[in-house]
Amino acid sequence: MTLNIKNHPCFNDSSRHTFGRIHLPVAPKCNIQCNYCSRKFDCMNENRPGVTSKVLSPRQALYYLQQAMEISPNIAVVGIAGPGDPFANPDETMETLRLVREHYPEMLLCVATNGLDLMPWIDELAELQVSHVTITINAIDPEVGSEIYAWVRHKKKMYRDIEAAKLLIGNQLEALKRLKEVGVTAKVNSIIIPGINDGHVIEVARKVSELGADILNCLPYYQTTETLFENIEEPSPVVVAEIQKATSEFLPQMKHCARCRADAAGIIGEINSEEMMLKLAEAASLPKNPSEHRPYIAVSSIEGALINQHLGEADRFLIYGMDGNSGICSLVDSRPAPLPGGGEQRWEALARILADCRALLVNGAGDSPTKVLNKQGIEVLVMEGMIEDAVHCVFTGQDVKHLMRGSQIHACKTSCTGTGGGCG
Ligand SMILES: C[S@@+](CC[C@H](N)C(=O)[O-])C[C@H]1O[C@@H](n2cnc3c(N)ncnc32)[C@H](O)[C@@H]1O
Ligand code: SF4
Ligand code: SF4
Repeated sequence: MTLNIKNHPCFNDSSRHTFGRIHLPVAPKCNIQCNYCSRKFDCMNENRPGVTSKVLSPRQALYYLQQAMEISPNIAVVGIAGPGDPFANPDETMETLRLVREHYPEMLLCVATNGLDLMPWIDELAELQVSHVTITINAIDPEVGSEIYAWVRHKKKMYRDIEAAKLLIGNQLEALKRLKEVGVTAKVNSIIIPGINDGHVIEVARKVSELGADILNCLPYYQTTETLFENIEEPSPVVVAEIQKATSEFLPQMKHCARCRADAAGIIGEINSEEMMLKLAEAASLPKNPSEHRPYIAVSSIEGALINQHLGEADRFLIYGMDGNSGICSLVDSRPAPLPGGGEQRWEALARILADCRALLVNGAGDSPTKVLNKQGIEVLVMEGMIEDAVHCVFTGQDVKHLMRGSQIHACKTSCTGTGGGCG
């Protein structure tokens, strides 16, 4: 299959009014913290990178794409750009790319990453004919990088300061080189942050052009509240134009980037239509695999009002359903738990008992039952609070951060996605 890479609206100015793009928000966690980025969840009104109104599972994302293609048949590119980092969520990212490639052989595929954990996936990205990869490289000097990145988490270890920046920059440059060896179009995003790296972006351009980058996108930093850089003013258009002119000595420039949301859909620069946002919300409210019939949510509770019981202590589970018309959630059943003992078999038996449930809300759960239940398509969410609120939020695909147990609120400051998967 030959892909028509000229149809990519971000890479070809002449395509951007004709062809659309869609970002599938399947990657909530991040493996680094940039001092300018806030990944808020469920925010409909902000138009900036890192924001999404919902997070989808790969199969929900495919469902959403199918709906979106009916609304905007001109979508030529499927991208994954967060709200966190695609390769801090590699399973979700790769499964989504595989599903899209399988169902839409002619679709252009694109990912945007900080590059920290990109390298191990490059060969498979090339096999899947992912034609465009963007790496955000804001510095090539670790001194400058250490001003931009609060922390980097790699192979379960936390890094800070120069050490963190060194590791990140090293991985970014290696991955960029490899992308070019396997023939993937490589774009580099450099965020212009006044007083931090505005004098340094030219060095980034020089270095990445040596390594074969195809195009540079010098983006003005977007002033964002609740970030370390919230008091830094955005660069003026004159400064941005000067930097673009200077760096064009080394690389062609992308100048029309709209700093899109992680769930952007349609023509670049146009806000998402209400119809599209409704489809996104609908996809998020479906079971993780929308083709499965899972109309219920199970809850572990001592008295039936609060989520206050550990999974292993429950002798019965309360089963809730939602009325599709009124949106009212109610108790429909109570099912006995399998008897304690028996190791994994106990949890496999529970998965069979809850086979029509999309999620199980508990006050605590071990790794082993969580794994077994997840594998059988039942999401285990460790929460506290009123059952009715929680069940309604999960059924309607809303953010459940406020209900997650304290231990699950993340040091990385990411809004929890409700996947219960923990931080990158
Ligand atoms: C939200 S990120 C997701 C992809 C990936 N994590 C990354 O950083 O490349 C997409 C792009 O938005 C940029 N971005 C995030 N917050 C920004 C801000 N406040 N101003 C400008 N660009 C921002 C990132 O640097 C990145 O280039
Ligand atoms: S890597 Fe991307 S998602 Fe992660 S903090 Fe930086 S800009 Fe945000
Ligand atoms: S953020 Fe920039 S590169 Fe990404 S889809 Fe929007 S316009 Fe294209």
